[in-house]
Amino acid sequence: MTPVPSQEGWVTGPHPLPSRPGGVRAEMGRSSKDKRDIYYRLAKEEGWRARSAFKLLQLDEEFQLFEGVRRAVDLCAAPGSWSQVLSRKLKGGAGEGPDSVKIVAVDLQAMAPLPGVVQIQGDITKVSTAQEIIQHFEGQPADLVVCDGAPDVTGLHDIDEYIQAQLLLAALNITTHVLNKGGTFVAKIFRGKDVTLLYSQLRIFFPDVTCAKPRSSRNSSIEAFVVCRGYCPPEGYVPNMSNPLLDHCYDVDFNQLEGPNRVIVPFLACGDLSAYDSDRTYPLQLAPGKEYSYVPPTQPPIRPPYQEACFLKRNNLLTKEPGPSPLEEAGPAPSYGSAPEPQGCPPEAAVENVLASLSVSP
Ligand SMILES: C[S@@+](CC[C@H](N)C(=O)[O-])C[C@H]1O[C@@H](n2cnc3c(N)ncnc32)[C@H](O)[C@@H]1O
Repeated sequence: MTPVPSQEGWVTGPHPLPSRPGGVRAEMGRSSKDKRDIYYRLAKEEGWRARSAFKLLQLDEEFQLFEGVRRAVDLCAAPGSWSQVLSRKLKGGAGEGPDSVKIVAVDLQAMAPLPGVVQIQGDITKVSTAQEIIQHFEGQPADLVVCDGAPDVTGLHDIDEYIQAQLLLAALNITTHVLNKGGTFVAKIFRGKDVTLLYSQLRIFFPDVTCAKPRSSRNSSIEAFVVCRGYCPPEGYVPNMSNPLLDHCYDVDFNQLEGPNRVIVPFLACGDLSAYDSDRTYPLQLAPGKEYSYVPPTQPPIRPPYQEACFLKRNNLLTKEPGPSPLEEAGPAPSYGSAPEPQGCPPEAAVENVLASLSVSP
């Protein structure tokens, strides 16, 4: 059974459902999400920044990912729950563990600081990001690279699967720059119709590839995780970022391919079967006579990608109606920077001005 970290320390056994202090008015909308998503609720109660922490914990339970790891990289890390897992597992949580253990987290977005985790705000498709990671490891390669990266899903499945596959290949590419021979790479994958093509590309670099579905990952989602062990690049392979997304033209012996190459890899449903089922609704556990007390998220996003949309919506700029620029009515956007004077702008230009001003740090 996985030891489950709590804010106070480590506890073992099944995930506890802590009793809550009473007296706080139940907030219906919020508590209904807590009821529907047990891992979301547990994440807040145990101090994780996101429910995905449980996915990495359950993968580790199955594959002992952290054994002997001194240098770990968390790609696409924000808001940071996987980095929290790495920090707690490798460094004991307070960032005070052995100095020899180093963790680097990378994301496009800013992330609140975490003890014992060096943060890079950067793009995993850039060679400069790979160089920065290696710099933090003082020239040494990493033992473990994890990537829970995901693009913003559009709801159009083919597009979402394609973009996710490209992000996985970008993660694989940067991993080939920073991972030690024999090291492990774990990454989110969408099990779409072309997934076998991805497996074949992973098998070029790793002899041991398994697709795993942790219990905390909803069955209703096509998300799973590839666990790739024993990093062993083909002879003569020189990492480079000129094609950060790699291309589909090599087989497992690094020969140029004519047609598509597909392999089947083992699939493993992992996580203790007694663990909570992420597709089920669990009742809120309330002490007799007590009302549910809502726990706020552990770490709200610093600069969420939807910030711009919220601003536009608040100022009625999302719909373009004929007549005067809605920006004129909304006024300038002082809290986001100084938008250029919008007078006389057509709505499109006004929106562009606002967006331009939004790219300036507040
Ligand atoms: C699902 S979230 C990761 C959650 C994280 N593992 C956690 O446990 O808190 C996906 C992240 O991927 C990041 N991302 C997407 N494309 C990226 C890229 N090219 N470079 C760096 N980060 C990227 C997004 O900014 C987003 O924060």
